[in-house]
Formats: sequence, structure tokens, C-alpha cells
Amino acid sequence: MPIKLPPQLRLLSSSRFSTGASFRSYRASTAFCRIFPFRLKHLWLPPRINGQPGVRRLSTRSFRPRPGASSGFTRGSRENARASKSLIEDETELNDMVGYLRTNSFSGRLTSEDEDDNADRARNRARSRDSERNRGQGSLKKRRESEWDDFGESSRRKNRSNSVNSFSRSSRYGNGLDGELEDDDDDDDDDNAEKFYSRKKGFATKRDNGNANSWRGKRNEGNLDSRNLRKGRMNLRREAKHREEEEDGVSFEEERKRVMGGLGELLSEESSSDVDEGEDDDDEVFMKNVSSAFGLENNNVKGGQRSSARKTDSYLSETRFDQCSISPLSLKGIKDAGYEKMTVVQEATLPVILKGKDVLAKAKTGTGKTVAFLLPSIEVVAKSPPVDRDVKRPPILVLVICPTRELASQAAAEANTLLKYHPTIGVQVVMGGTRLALEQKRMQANPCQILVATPGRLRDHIENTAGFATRLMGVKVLVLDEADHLLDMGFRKDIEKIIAAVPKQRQTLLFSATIPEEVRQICHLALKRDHEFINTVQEGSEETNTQVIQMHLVAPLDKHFPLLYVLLKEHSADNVDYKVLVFCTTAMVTRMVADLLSELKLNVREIHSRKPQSYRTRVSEEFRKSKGLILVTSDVSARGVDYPDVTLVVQVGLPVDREQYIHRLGRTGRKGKEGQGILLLAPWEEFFLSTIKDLPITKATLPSVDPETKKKVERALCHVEMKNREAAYQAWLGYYNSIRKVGGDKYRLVELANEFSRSMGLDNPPAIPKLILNKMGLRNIPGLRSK
Ligand SMILES: Nc1ncnc2c1ncn2[C@@H]1O[C@H](COP(=O)(O)OP(=O)(O)OP(=O)(O)O)[C@@H](O)[C@H]1O
Repeated sequence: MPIKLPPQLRLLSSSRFSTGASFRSYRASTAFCRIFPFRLKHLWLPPRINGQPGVRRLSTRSFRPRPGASSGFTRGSRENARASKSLIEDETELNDMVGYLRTNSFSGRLTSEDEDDNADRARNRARSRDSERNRGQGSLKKRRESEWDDFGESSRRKNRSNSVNSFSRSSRYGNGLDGELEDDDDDDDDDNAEKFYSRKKGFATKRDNGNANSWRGKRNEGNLDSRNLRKGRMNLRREAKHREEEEDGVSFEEERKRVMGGLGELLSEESSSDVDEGEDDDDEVFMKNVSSAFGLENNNVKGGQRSSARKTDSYLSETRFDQCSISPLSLKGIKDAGYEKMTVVQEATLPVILKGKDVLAKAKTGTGKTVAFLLPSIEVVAKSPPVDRDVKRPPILVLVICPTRELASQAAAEANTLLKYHPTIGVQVVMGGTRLALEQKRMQANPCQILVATPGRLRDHIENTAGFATRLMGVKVLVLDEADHLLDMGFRKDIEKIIAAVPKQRQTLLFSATIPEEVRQICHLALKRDHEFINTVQEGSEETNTQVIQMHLVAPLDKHFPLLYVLLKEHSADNVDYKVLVFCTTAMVTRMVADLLSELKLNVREIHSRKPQSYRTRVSEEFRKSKGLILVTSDVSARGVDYPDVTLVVQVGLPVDREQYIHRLGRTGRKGKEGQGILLLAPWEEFFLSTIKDLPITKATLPSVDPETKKKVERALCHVEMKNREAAYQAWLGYYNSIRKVGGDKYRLVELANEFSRSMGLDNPPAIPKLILNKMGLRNIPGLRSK
């Protein structure tokens, strides 16, 4: 019988918490042709890796080359441009900030005096915000009304980043600017806008049909070892890249460091905007019930879901959990969760972690990293001597840090599942979007040994919660989930602070699906020298799941909305159980696209950081359990979120960076299931492809959009609220302004922005406040209208 969760529990309910009855039988797409009929007309897809389980069915008739269609796919050379990154965030404020950043943080370093000053101001603001929250005043409204305050808050990030500019990736996740960063605590992954730039001018793409053809030929050589082929391709690419770097006399990474050093954190803003008033009671109930409810829900669903979805088992190892030295109580919990064999990453990491070693682990998306770090952590708690009930400040033994609220909730839910038979071990979550005072009360009333937290909120507690620092001195295991993101500039200061607050003598576990070289170089910040790096992604194989088909479509901006509509219509028509994520560049663009698709009568929901936490939780839970739904989202859903059975991920416009592309794509194809990914770019965005050229992404020819459909979309655009289109325009401008390769030429940027405006049906681009234009460094650029 389905178990009905109270609303406050739904945040934590993941796929497995849904009841079997709530799932219609999932018939995984049997072939690509069922998913995209248009590809029959326009596409040719090569059979994917020969012999890969679960992908053979893709080489059906729909993948046979159509005469004359071959030019639609090029996998060969892509442009020379190099990309790099930076970040952005909060949408409304962000737009402006970018300009400010440009003029201030790029060109000059703030002095340490500036830094301290700003940091102090920010701290004071944070404190007064908290006290406002405690008094129950509406901080959301306040924040919206006080742009300058927000800007100051963001500058805290900027200053922080300036102080640690030696880390090249820092600037990637500029949480804060794009209005997306509203996960109030700086913690959010939200709309991190990365900047791509290249020292080389121009985005010319040398399409090399010869290469494409030879690649196809290789793919079709069924007898050849596909892994060797992949390796060969990768080596060639690597060599080519090195050659490019040598020619320039400066490496891509160095260039990125030079340009981006400093920008990073500033974009990560601590906002208090979406603390939901009136959620307190819900939260209380939530914490009381969390342990039992999760276990039960999970139990009910797992089996049904596992048996009904078509998937490959390649992510599973042959090792069973009971072959490892795990406590009987944990084994019972694992069994109830429906887990029998370990996933590959669990098999690889568990024995090492159980020995007490520090581990940096990399494994593909959707392959069970959460259990991989939670299970051995629980074992540490289970082996620790019990603490007297009357100890005033019982130690926190395991501290798990996650970059977003959704992820923190999800990890806590998974922990509760595993802890079903450990009645004496408790888990709690602290994260932005709920009241600090409420969490303080809860932690006092119900001390736990395992704490899951978002970084900003944890830091708040370290600084403002009496006795909390003492409790942290008990930490034996520190986990950084999405470690590369957490060690990035946007979170760096918080993480440093947190690391300083836990004992040196501890075990540290860093997990992610992407671990760029820069993170390898700075992981000593958290890890012991003798840590083990466990990489379950084989050398020479791509970082994405092989059973996910990846394509990119390149079309002028004015075609994007009609194309998106056609893609979604066709996909939903062909898949009864379709479940689609559409990623957009910023929160405001997300809102506008969601409005448009709703006008077009598609079954759509939206989620982004401009929405209050209660709404985000509700929509997230609905999407988790639904079939036949499209979720238009900003990067709040990019990392870690475990929505089951997503059939298609569409990314519209530039992803923040290569890693973000991989994580977004990773929302489909989880647990070995099949999936599709489409990246929709404008011709001038094609330079991004060079950053993912080692991934098996192919170019697709455009599906045709008939005149009637085009008109329909245009009419629907007219019905999208003017203010939402205006906000999207401004956000779009802010986002791309921050991408050096685009924003480096302001005149061109404005031309492109106005093209985007026209694509929304606004021939006359919306006017932007002078102040914001100034901040963006766009004053007096022809084509812009100011007010
Ligand atoms: N041993 C197992 N057997 C079967 N399913 C498992 C096992 N371990 C974990 N899972 C399930 O696999 C799914 C994906 O796990 P998880 O979210 O931890 O992936 P991940 O590797 O962290 O992905 P991402 O990189 O996107 O964060 C979850 O639904 C989880 O419950």
C-alpha cells in the first residue's frame, strides 16, 4: 500500500520512496528512433560502442545512414578556440555584477583591507539577517528591495576569491550573480555562469567531413576493440591540444588562471531570500519523522522500480555487500533498500575507506557514490563508543558537506535508509532556506552523530550557534560530496573555515563525477598526503555514461524556441513515459522558457533559485515521482539530483563549463539506464564543443520546423508576460557578458543579446536601468536601451 508522506517529508523522498503503485511500468526506449522520429528524416547515428550492454538496441534502422545525411555529423575537428571559465550567479543582481566584476576584479586586486572590510560587513549583514529571520520578518522581500545590499554581499565573494586567486577553477561557479544563487547560503550550485574564453579570436569551426567519415567507419568496424579506438582518439586529441598550447606559448589552464583568478567567489552570494516563512512546524515534524519514514518508503519502492525499468547492470560489480566487513545492522538496511551487489565505485572504495584511509574518488554520474561514502561513515559511528545522554554537547562524528539543499536532503534521506536498523544513530540536515534558529533548536533537542550540511549554513552555525564548534571537534569523518565544486572558489572560504573547525586527525572523503586536474592539485587542502585516488572511470574512456546518446544541434538563436518545442513534442509523442529536463542558462531565462512551453500546452514545471524552497521541494518531489513531465530548470538541478528514469536532458545555450555539461547530462542514464542528451547552441557558441571534444557527442542535423509551428511558437511568445521576457533579456545579457569569449566584444554581445530579444518576440530590446548597464560595463554601447 502506498505510504503517504507528509509534505515536509517529501523533500527527502527520492525515487525509491515512491511506492511501486505510483509508477507506471517503465518501458525504456527501445531505440533512438522511438525517441526522435525526426532523426529518421534528418539524422544518422552510428551504432555506439560495439558490444556495450544496453546500447546494442540503439543500432536499429534509425541509425543507418541515410543517403546524403552524413554531413550532418561531424566528430572530427572542432574549432581551435579554447574555452575557460568563470562564474556568475544571482540573476537579477548578477547581471549587473558581472560588469562590476569585469571592471573591478579583473583589472585590479582588492587590498586585504578591502577584503576584511567587506567580509566584516557581510558577516554583520548575515547576522542581522539572521536576527531578522528569528524575529520572523520577511527577509525575502527585504532582499529583493535592497539590491545594493545584495551587491555588497556578493562582493564578499569577490573579495574572497581575490585573496586566493592561485586556484584556476575558482571563478567557475560564480554563485550569486544571476539571481540563481539564491540558495541563500552561498551554497548553491545554482546558476553558476561560467565564462568561456579563448585567446584566439574567432569561433571558426573547421568541420572536417573526412574525419567524421573516418570516425564513423571506425565505429562500424564491429570487430575492432572499441576501447582501443576510443583511446586512440583521445590520444590524438590530447596531442593536438598540447600542440596548440605550445604554439601559444601559454597553456589553456594558465590563461584561465590569469583571467579568472579572482572572479570566482564573488559570484557566490549569500542570500537569505528564500527562507520560507511559516515552515517551522513542518520542519519540526520533518525531523521527527525522517528516520522511519525514509526507510519504509524506500523499502516499498525499490523493488518495483528496479524490476520495471530497462537498464544495464554495468554499473554494478560482482561483489555483494555481505562479502565486506559491514555491521549486521547496516547489512539489514542495505537489503531493505534493495541493494544486493555493490556498484563499481562502492566495491572500489569501501575496503579502502573501511581501513581508515583518506580517499579521493571519481565515478560516473548515477553510480552510487552517496552510498559509497555514507556506508563506511556509518560504520565509523557504529564502532564508536556511545555517548552519555546527559553530555551537554555530544560530538558530531560524521560531517557531510553538499553544495545544494536538494543534494543535502537527498544524502540525508539515503543515510536514513541505511540507518533503518541503527536506532541509536541520528542524522540531521542544516541548509539554507530554513531558519537558523529553528535548526539550532532542533540540534539541541535532538543531537545527532551524522550531520549533512550545505557550506554557507554550516559556517553560519560555526559562527553563531553556541556549542556547535565544540561538537564539531568530535568529527572523525569529513565528506565533501561534489568535491570539485566545493573546492572551487565559490565555496573555498567556507570549506577552509569548515576544515579549520574539525580535528586534523580525521578521515576525509572527496567524491565527484568530475575531478579536474586543478582539484587534484589542491586536494591537499582537505586530504592527507597519503590519500588514495580511486578513479573508476577507465583511462581513455569518456567521463559520461556510454548508454547515453549525446548530440548537439547548432542553430541561430531565432530558431531555438521553435526547435526546442519540436524536440519536446516529438520526444513526448514517442515516449509515453517521457521525463525531460531542460537546462537553461539563468533563473530568469528558465522562468521565461517554462512560461513559453506552458503556453504551448506542454506539461511543464519550473525550478530555479528564484523560487522559494518550499516550492522547489514540491516540484522536485513531483518530478521525481512523475512520468510524462518536463522540468525546465537552472543549474539547481545540475549536480547530484537523483531523479529516476529521466529520458532526455536538453541543454539550451552554453553550460557553465565542461563539468557542468557532464553533471547536467548525468541526470539521465542513471544506474545503467538509457538516456538522451541534446545540447542546443547558436553558431557563435560552438566554441564550447572544443571543451567536450573527448566525449561521444555527435552533431545532428536540424529537424525542420514547419511555418505553422513557427507561427504557433511566435504567438505563444507574445503571451509570455512582458516583464518575464524583459527579465530574461537582462539576465541573458549578464550571463553572456560574463563569458569572455562572448562578452569580450561588447558590441557583438549587444548584437547577440538583441537577437535573443527578437527571438522572444521583442523587436525593440527592453530598456535596462542605467546603473545596471554601468555595472556591466555596457554604458553607451549602441543597440542598448537604458532607463
Ligand atoms: N548498490 C546499489 N545497488 C543498486 N542501486 C544503488 C546501489 N547504490 C546506490 N544505488 C542507487 O543508485 C542511484 C544513484 O546513486 P547516487 O545518487 O548516489 O549516484 P551518484 O554517483 O552520486 O550520482 P551523481 O554523480 O549524479 O551525484 C540512487 O538511486 C541509489 O539509491
